[in-house]
Amino acid sequence: MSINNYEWNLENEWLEKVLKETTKQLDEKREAKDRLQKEAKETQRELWNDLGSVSITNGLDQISEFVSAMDTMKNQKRSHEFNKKLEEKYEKMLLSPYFGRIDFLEKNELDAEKCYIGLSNLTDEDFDFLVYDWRAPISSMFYDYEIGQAGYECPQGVISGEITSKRQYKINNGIIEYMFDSNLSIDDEMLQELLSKSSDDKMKGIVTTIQKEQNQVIRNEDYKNLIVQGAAGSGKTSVALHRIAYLLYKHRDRITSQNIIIFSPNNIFNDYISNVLPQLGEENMYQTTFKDYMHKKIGNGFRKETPSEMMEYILDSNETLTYKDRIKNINFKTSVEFMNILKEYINHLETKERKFEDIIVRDKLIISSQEIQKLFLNDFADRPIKKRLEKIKSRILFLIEPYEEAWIKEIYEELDSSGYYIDRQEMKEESTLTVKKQLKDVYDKISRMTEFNVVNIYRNLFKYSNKFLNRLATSYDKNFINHIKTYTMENLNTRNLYYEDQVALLYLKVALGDAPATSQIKYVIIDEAQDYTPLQYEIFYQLFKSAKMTILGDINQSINPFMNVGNYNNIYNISKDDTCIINLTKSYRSTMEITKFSRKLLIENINDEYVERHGEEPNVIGFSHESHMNKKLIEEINNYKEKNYKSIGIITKTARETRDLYNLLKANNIDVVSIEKDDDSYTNGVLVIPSYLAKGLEFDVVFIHDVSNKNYNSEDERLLLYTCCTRALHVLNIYYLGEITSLLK
Ligand SMILES: Nc1ncnc2c1ncn2[C@@H]1O[C@H](COP(=O)(O)OP(=O)(O)OP(=O)(O)O)[C@@H](O)[C@H]1O
Repeated sequence: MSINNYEWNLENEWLEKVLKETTKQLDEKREAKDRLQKEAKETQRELWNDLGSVSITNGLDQISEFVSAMDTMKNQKRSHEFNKKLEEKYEKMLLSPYFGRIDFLEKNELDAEKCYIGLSNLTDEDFDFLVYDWRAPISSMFYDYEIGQAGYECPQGVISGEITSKRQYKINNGIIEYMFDSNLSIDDEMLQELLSKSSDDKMKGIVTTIQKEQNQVIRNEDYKNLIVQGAAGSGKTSVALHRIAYLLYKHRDRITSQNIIIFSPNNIFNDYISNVLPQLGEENMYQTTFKDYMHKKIGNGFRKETPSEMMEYILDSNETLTYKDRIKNINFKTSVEFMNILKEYINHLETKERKFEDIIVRDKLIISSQEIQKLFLNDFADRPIKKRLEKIKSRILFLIEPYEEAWIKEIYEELDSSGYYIDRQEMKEESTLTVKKQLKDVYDKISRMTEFNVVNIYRNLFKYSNKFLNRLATSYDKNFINHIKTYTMENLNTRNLYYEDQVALLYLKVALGDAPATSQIKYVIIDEAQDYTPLQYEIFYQLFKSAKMTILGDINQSINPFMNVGNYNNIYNISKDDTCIINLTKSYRSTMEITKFSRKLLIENINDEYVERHGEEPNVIGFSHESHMNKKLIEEINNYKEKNYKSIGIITKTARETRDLYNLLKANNIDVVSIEKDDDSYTNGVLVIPSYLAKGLEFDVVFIHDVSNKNYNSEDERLLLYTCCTRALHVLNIYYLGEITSLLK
C-alpha cells in the first residue's frame, strides 16, 4: 500500500520529534558522563594525596577514608558503565530509532495508540512512550498479529483490542529510506530484501522481521524446557539469541548475561554468533562448547580426543581392523543401553557395601568399620558418593583429633621432664612430629578408604564386566562385550581418552558428585542439539538442575552418525512434565532452488515451507580429471568474487582435504583462509572448511568439493552432505570426480 504525502509529512514530523528527544537525552548523558569523569579524577587525586601521607597517629582514620574512597570509585565506575551503555543506545537510536509501528485500539478506548517499535524504549518527560522496545509486551503484537483483533499479555493480564494499522520502516542515518503499510504479520518485502543481501562478516540480528512462529519461541516461558526442532535455515540460532535478549530484558531485575550459558558446536560458531547480542544492545552470554566444558572438568593427565578429531577419524575411514574396533566402541558407548548400564552402575555403587576398616588409635577403637558403613549407606545416603566419602573422612579426623592432641601432650610432657629440651616450640614440634609419624598408617588407611578416583571407577566397570556389562548389555553377545572390555582397558592404560569415553567419565563424575551442579546459571541454551547423545543430555540436566533449558536442533543435520540424540523422545522423557516440543516450519536461508535440491537428499520428505526467493539452480558438475576440477574451481571463485559475493565457502569432507585444497588455492594466488580445528576463528571471504565444522555457518556461495562416489560412499554421510548443501544462501556448486555419489543420484 503506498503512502500519501500527508502521511509522509506526519511520519517525518514524528521522526524529527523522536530524534530531537533522543539528542536531548544523549546530551544529558554525555554531560553526566563528563561530570562523572571529573568527579572520578577528583576522588583519585584526593586518594593519592591521602595515601602519600599516612601517618602513625591518624593512620586508622586515613585507612577508613581510603576504603570509603574506594567504594565511591566503585560506584563511579558502575555509573560510568551505565551511562556509557545509555550513550551507545541513544547513538544507535539516532541512526535508526524504530522499524515498525502498530496502531492499537484498546478495548473500551476511543483512540488508537500509535506504537513505534525499535531496539530500545524511548520515553519523553511525561513518561509517554515515543518508541517501545521490541521486547516490551505490547510490541509482541507487531510480530503476532495482522490488522484486526489482537491482544497481548502483560503483568496486569491480557489486554485486548484491535490493530487498526501496521507499518514498517527502513530508517538509515536518521532518514526514512522507505516505509510501507502491511496487512501481513511481517511483510515479505522486507524479509526478501534482507535475505537477498550478501552475508555479513558475522551473524546478524533479525529483530525487524522476526516471524510469528519464531516470536512464539522467543517469548515462550510456559515450560521449564523447550525443545525446538527446525529445518535447516529456519532461524533456530537467531531465535536462540533473540530469546536471550528477550529474557535479559524481561527479567532485567534478576538476571544478567552471566546467568545464561550457550553451548555451541565449536568455537568458530561461537565467534560467528558473537555480534548478535551486542547489536541488540545486550552483553554476550557465557559461550562455551561441550568439549571445552568437559575438558576443564576432566582435567589433565590424559590425551583427550576432540570431537573434530573423532569426526575426522570416522570420515577418513578405512576398513582396517582398528577402524572397525573403534566404530564398535563408539557405537556401544553412545547407545541408550550403555547409558542405562552406567545408571545401574551408579545405583550399585551408591547402595552396595564398601570396604571399610576399623580405625584404631593406640588400641582404642575410634570408629568401627560397621559404623563407617552405616554413615555411608544411611546417614549420608542423600549425598553423592564423593561427598559421602569426604564427610566420612572429616568425621573420622574429627573423632581422632582429641586422641591425637592428648598423645601430643603426653609426649610433650615426657620431653619436658627429660631435661634435654629448653625451647618450648622445639618440644611442640618434636612431639607433634612423633605423633604424626605414629599415626601415618592410620591416616593412610583413612585416605585409602575414602579415596575417590573416577577413572578407577570407570575402569572397574570394565574390569569386573561379568557383573554389569554381561548381565545388562542384553543386546550384545559375550564376545562383543569382552572385546569392548579389553579395548577400553587398553586405552585407559595408555592414558588415551576417546571422546565417547570422556562423555561416560564426565557422566560418572557428575552423578557421583565430582562436578558439582552450578546454581548461578538460570538459563541454558543448547544449539545444534541433534549432535548430543542422550547421555550428554543427562549431564546437562544434572549440571544445571535448576536452570531452564532451550534446546534447538534439526534431526536431519545429525552429522555424526553415532554421537547424536537419535530421537527427541530420548530427551523429552528426561523431564516430561516440564518440557514442550515446538517446530519451526519455514526455511529462510537459501533460495527456493537450493532448498528444494537439498531436501531431495533426505530419505523422509520434509514439507516445511520456505521463503519464495529465487536464484540459479545448483550447479552439479562432473570432471574426469582432478586438474580440470581444480581449474574450474579457481575460475569460478574469481568469478563470484567479481560479482561481489562476500563469503565463499569451499566445503571439503575432511580436514586433510581442506589443507590440500587450501595449499592449491594459495599457490594459485587466491586470497583464501582455511579452518581446520574447532578453535580457529571465523572470517568472511574465501574460506575452505571441512564439512563437520561448517554446520551452523552460512555462505553466499558454497562449493562442495569432490562429491564423488568414492568420497561420499556411505549412507552414514547422507545427513552430512545435506548439512553442507544447506549452508548456501544464493549459489550452490557441487563438483565431483568420476562418478557422482549415489546419495545424489
Ligand atoms: N525472521 C527472519 N528474518 C530475516 N532473516 C532470517 C529470519 N529467520 C532466519 N533468518 C536468516 O536465515 C538464516 C538462517 O538462520 P539461522 O542460522 O538462525 O537458522 P538455523 O535454523 O539455526 O540454521 P541451521 O540449522 O541450518 O544452521 C540467517 O541468515 C538468518 O539471518
